[in-house]
Amino acid sequence: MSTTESESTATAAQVDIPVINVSRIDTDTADRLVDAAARFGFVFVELESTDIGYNTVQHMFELSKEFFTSPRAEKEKCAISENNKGWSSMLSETLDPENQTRGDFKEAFNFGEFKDGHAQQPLPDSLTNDEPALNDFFTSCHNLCVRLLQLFAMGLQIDEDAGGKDWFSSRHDLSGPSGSILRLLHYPIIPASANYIPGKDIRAGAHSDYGSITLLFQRPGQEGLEILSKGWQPVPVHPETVDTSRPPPILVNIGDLLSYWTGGYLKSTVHRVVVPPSAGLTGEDRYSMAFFCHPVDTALLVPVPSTFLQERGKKRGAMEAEAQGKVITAAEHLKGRLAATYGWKK
Ligand SMILES: O=C(O)CCC(=O)C(=O)O
Ligand SMILES: [Fe+2]
Repeated sequence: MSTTESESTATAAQVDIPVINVSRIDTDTADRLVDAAARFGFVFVELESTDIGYNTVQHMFELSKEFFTSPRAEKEKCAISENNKGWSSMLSETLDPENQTRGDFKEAFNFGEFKDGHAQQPLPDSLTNDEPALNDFFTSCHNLCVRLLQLFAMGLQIDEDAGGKDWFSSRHDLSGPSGSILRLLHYPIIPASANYIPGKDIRAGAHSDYGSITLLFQRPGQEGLEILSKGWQPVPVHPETVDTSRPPPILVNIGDLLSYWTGGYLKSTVHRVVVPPSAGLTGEDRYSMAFFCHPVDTALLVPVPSTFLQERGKKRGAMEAEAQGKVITAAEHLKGRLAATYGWKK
């Protein structure tokens, strides 16, 4: 993707991303989710309509802060490698290499799947005692994604004979390794010595996510996310219809893989994180958490068995690949995307 000069100024208007209660798995909820995903690629999900408690979210943000304030030498012991797990330092990741001269002004920590309650990667010293909480949160995020994938399958009217509402979720069943990642993110206040140039430097460069769906947890008062929808549009932490006395809803977005799978019908929308103009460079740090849900590595990205989609999706992505005899797996899809971001060999 590319970002032109004219796109770099956010307009005041905010996109009207719907806020959905997902406590019921029914066709009305499913249709509303699919409609939002096809129009914006983004949808808010009321936290109170999920099994994830606000106390749990708050606790996770506390753990995140503990990790990011720990000594650099401890973080370095868990530096990220080609398995996409561990700590990535300030400026080390460049999400929009065509348009950035410096890396993202953020640091992050990626957790891959847990097995029998245990991380399959070195945990930093600051978090070794918190393995059960991290494992529980990973599982809760995965379970919510399964619920959302069931709703998407219903809304796309996947053939009952082929698996109906379980067609996507059965391919995300944790039966084998997957690209799923829980990511803690920290965007510090930018010191004057960094010579940060707004419009040139950025907290997270323009990108789309790689997997099926992403859950994003944001903190009250820590804005900065923008989506590309007729220019850059700021996305609030609390949309207008959610009172600020309530927990921020979870922001859910479609990733490249699910967009590819649905022939582009569900949109993988480009987004980025800026220092919000209202905050100035001296504003608050931003903390966020993302759960990137992926199918199991071996899932074949064959066309989705849905007449609804065949009538609406474009003949590209999985549909085009099958016509050309080039069906790929979820792992192959992810490999190409990661190589581009980190400059790893393809
Ligand atoms: O921190 C955020 O709000 C967004 C992060 C993001 O888009 C990503 O890590 O893919
Ligand atoms: Fe993202």
